[in-house]
Formats: sequence, C-alpha cells, structure tokens
Amino acid sequence: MTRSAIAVSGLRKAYGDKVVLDGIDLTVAPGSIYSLLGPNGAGKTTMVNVLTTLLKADAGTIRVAGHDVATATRQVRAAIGVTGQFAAVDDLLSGRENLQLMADLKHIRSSDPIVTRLLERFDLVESADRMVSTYSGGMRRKLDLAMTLVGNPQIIFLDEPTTGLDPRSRRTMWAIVRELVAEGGTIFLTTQYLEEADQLADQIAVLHQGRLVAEGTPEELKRQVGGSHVQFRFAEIHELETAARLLPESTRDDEELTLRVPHDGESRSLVALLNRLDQQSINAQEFSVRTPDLDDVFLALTDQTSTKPTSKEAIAR
Ligand SMILES: Nc1ncnc2c1ncn2[C@@H]1O[C@H](COP(=O)(O)OP(=O)(O)OP(=O)(O)O)[C@@H](O)[C@H]1O
Repeated sequence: MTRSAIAVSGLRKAYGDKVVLDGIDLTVAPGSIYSLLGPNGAGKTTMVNVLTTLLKADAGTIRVAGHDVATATRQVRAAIGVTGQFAAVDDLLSGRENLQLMADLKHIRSSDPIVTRLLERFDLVESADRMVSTYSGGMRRKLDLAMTLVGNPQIIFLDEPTTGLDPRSRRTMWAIVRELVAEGGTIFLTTQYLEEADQLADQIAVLHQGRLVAEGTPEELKRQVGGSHVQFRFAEIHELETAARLLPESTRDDEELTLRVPHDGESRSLVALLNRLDQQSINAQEFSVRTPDLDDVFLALTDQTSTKPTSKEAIAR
C-alpha cells in the first residue's frame, strides 16, 4: 500500500475555549491535490499551521511525509514547503535576493542555477533585480511560490494562494500548481473559492464549524446535492399552484413563487416540459436550467440557504 503523504486522525485544536478544529480525520494521497474548502474563519490556516509544525495540536495523530509532526519536527520541515496568505517575501530585497536568501536558509550550496531556473519558470527574469515593493500582487505570489520550491519539497502547502489575485493571475497560478503535481508533488491547498477547488482538486474537504462536513471528488460532492433541474418563476401564486399540481415531482417555494423540477439535462425533455405547461396555458415569468455546482454543495452542507453568493466563485461570508 502506498504511504499517505498526509495522515490526520482525531485532530483537535482550540484557542482558549474556542474550538477551531474538532476531531478532524483526513488522508492525502501522494501526487494529488487535496483542497480544504471553507469560508473566512473556518480554521483553514490553523489546520495548515498544525500540519506544518508551526502550531501544536491539542489532540490527535498527524503524520506528514511519514513523520509525526509532534516528535519529528525537523524531518517534517525538511519535506515540506509552505506558501502563506501573507507572503514571507521581503519587500526591500529583489526577487533574486529573496530566492537566494531562501536557498541560504536551506543550506543549499551553489544556488545560482537553482535561483535562475526558478526565475525563468515563474516568468520573473525581467523583474528579478527590482525591489519586490515594485511588484504586482500576482508577481509577489509567484515569487512566494518560487521561494517555497527552493529545495524541492515533496509536499507543498498553499494557504489561499490566489486570494486577491485578478482572474488572469489566478489562472497562471493554477497552471503552475498543475505542473507541480504533474512532476510528482503533493499539494495541500486551502481556498475559499469553490471554482478553484473544482478546477484543481482531486479531493475536496469542506470545513465547517470545526468539522469536515463532506469529503470527496468534486463530482462526488456535486452528486450529493442531486442532479440537474429546471427552475420556473411565476408572477402569481395560482399559476405556481397549477404548475405544481401538473408536475408532482417538483418542489415549490411559495415565497419566491418558484418551482424546481428535476431534469435529465436533455433538450428534448425540456421541450416536453415546456409544452406540458403551455398546454395548460401556464406561463412562467422566467426559467433557468441548472446543473449543480460547488456553490450548491457548499450551501447545502453548511445550510446557508438564504442567499447565493453574488460571484459564482466566492462563498458568502
Ligand atoms: N492565535 C489565535 N488566538 C485566538 N483565536 C484565533 C487565533 N488564530 C485564529 N483564531 C480564530 O480561530 C478561527 C479560525 O481561524 P483561521 O485563521 O484558522 O481561519 P481561516 O479559515 O484560515 O480563515 P481566513 O480565510 O479568514 O484566513 C477564527 O475564528 C480566528 O479568529
């Protein structure tokens, strides 16, 4: 059996009487991307800090790269790289100097070729000798990740690596993350962006109120909230009532005047459905066909049913 890159059992962590992680079990397969998804304050950074030896757990067994984080801190640190939300980058040094400093900290001799390769890889050659204070947010994130890769860590922790980045920089970052995994690395990624987890992760875990409320592949999680459906909105309650009687498989929302009808996603059955309504002279003010996305999963799991996030990507706080 292949050894897990990360194996966590019964992890608990509280700050005073505030329990942040309340019995977490998870395993991460080598060479995969595992995404821990949760809104602000869910405990994602706390989890990363425990797994990367920066913070002691109150209870539980945690092995990273086969080493116990409580007793083999040095071995764990040698096997991992961590890119934090607040970059460890020094603003008053150039990009090249930051990378060199990291190589020195890791006691890497003759680091020049390594630094040059990383600058090339992250498209930072032109700005390599400029002070980091002049870099854009996207460039800083790339430099931060480049610094994490100094010393070729087996397991890379990315704590919200794209928060605050524009869509183009976010996509560049995703491409880099995919490359790292293609090269055999293991990624533990925290994010509050559903789209990011959907795009990148092999396994997603949803963290809510200290517990993992769901775990699975993006497809498995989407399946949990059911299949596609058509949603109709009516102008009058009597139209909703007539439509609901006609379509007993539907679920209705009297306040919103909407009706949700399960649907197989095919155009022919959509036409048949619309015809059934039309034959009874029922006219919906609007309708939409929806396949479940991770927004639905998150809202269903955490019971935040009142409002849908305005951006498809972001989970509402
Ligand atoms: N050192 C600390 N002392 C007390 N409470 C803390 C400490 N660090 C974090 N917390 C609290 O623990 C909870 C989890 O915080 P954490 O930073 O792990 O969440 P997060 O999911 O990473 O959030 P974000 O997305 O906002 O970074 C929050 O309520 C936070 O206020």
